[in-house]
Amino acid sequence: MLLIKGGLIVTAERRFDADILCDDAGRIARIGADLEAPTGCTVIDASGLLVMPGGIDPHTHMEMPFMGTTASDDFFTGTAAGLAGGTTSIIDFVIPDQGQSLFDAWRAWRGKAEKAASDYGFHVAVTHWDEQVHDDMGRLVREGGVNSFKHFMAYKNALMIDDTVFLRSMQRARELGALCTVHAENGDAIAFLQAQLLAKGETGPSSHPLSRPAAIEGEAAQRAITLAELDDTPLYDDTPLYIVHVSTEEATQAIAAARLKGLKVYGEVLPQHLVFDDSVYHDSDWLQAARHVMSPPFRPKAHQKALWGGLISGQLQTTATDHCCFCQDQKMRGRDDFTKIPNGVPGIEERMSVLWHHGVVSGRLSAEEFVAITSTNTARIFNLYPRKGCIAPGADADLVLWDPSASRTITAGALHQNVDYTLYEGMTLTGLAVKTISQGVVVWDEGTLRAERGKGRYIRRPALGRGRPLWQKV
Ligand SMILES: NC(=O)NCCC(=O)O
Ligand SMILES: [Zn+2]
Ligand SMILES: [Zn+2]
Repeated sequence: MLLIKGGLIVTAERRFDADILCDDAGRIARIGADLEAPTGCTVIDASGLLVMPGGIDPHTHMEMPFMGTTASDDFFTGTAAGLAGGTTSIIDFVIPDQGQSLFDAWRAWRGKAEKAASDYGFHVAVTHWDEQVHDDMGRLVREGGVNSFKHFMAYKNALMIDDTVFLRSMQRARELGALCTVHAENGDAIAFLQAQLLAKGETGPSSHPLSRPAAIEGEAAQRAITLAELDDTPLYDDTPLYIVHVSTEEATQAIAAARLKGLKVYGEVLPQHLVFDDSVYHDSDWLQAARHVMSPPFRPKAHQKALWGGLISGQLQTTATDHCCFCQDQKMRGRDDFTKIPNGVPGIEERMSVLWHHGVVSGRLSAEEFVAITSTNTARIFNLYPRKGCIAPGADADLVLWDPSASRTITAGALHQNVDYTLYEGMTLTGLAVKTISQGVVVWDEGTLRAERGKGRYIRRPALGRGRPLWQKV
């Protein structure tokens, strides 16, 4: 048992002084003033600290095979790094091989993730359409604890689907009470622009953002919303669409406009898009520029204002990292052709601090809003709440003890991610995880990581209740 005494509890709704008793099953047993420590119970003094729900990162790619290589953080190293940064759960992506059944791919990913140190779940990507996909989606929802499917409108000749496949998948997902998530960029337009840039000899990383302009994301986000709207009956429809890694003003506005019409469209923001702009691609050091190659790319600064506005207003609800690590030798695969630089950047360990510093310390967000966008909103959207994202008796004892005013300067050597750089090198951030508690156990303790291989559990996420009026939902 674990008793956390004297902290200030912060949830998405309120803050209050209370102690928290965690039981041996890894759940919160009691919350109250001056709780007595049962015999044999470990007591933690949290005075001066905030006690918040552990972060949930709904967008990671651990050991993902991609662009001819495999992301360098595996399910153990990546989730352990997350714990060091205050993140206690992830939702990763199952990406089936060409022609592979979704259910077989999910089983294979379950195997890879057995080494995870923190709890995890899966979105499953739909990358083609046939009867087997239709049936597997049903099986995954009914038997597999999957309630979200991923769609790529980009990565032509690899993961990209056309609108017909997207519509079929949306229709099926709605029958099943599952949520459609989407990477919204126009893959045809990107392939066209990439070919033109290469033909002109523009082979360096600075061509990456030129091949993926903001309008291409805006168009795809609006198209995804339009497709979702074709079959929309808002009263009965829990969750039509979740747009991952929104990086532009155009996509933010499309989401806000859809929400004003009553559509349940959600948007996710990555901290790196809030902090860095497209000047990163003009670094005279090729590797430094290549390290920032991810999709969607970093944008001209003006877009950051729109993303912050989206989070502040609630039009964008969640933050994730899209944690997808590639080391120097992997990035070098694109030395002579920017389209071959593996797309992806690290960030699971830094996310909470970056958002506290740039969101809360800067005065943009309250501590409660921080909890909402790092944990609670994700738990609600993906049907993990109130097990996760919540501080209440019965909830999982996944907590972070947060020092709101401690500062440190980020450097890759001090982080735990299995990658040779951090985007935030040299950035001084205020706000850090002093202790992280996962399943009622202290796994990150003032600089000491006690992550345990295989301790993470697969978290089943029930269907979202499509077909029942909202007021009948339990
Ligand atoms: N984001 C990125 O560049 N790599 C991971 C795959 C994806 O999410 O698009
Ligand atoms: Zn993506
Ligand atoms: Zn991703």
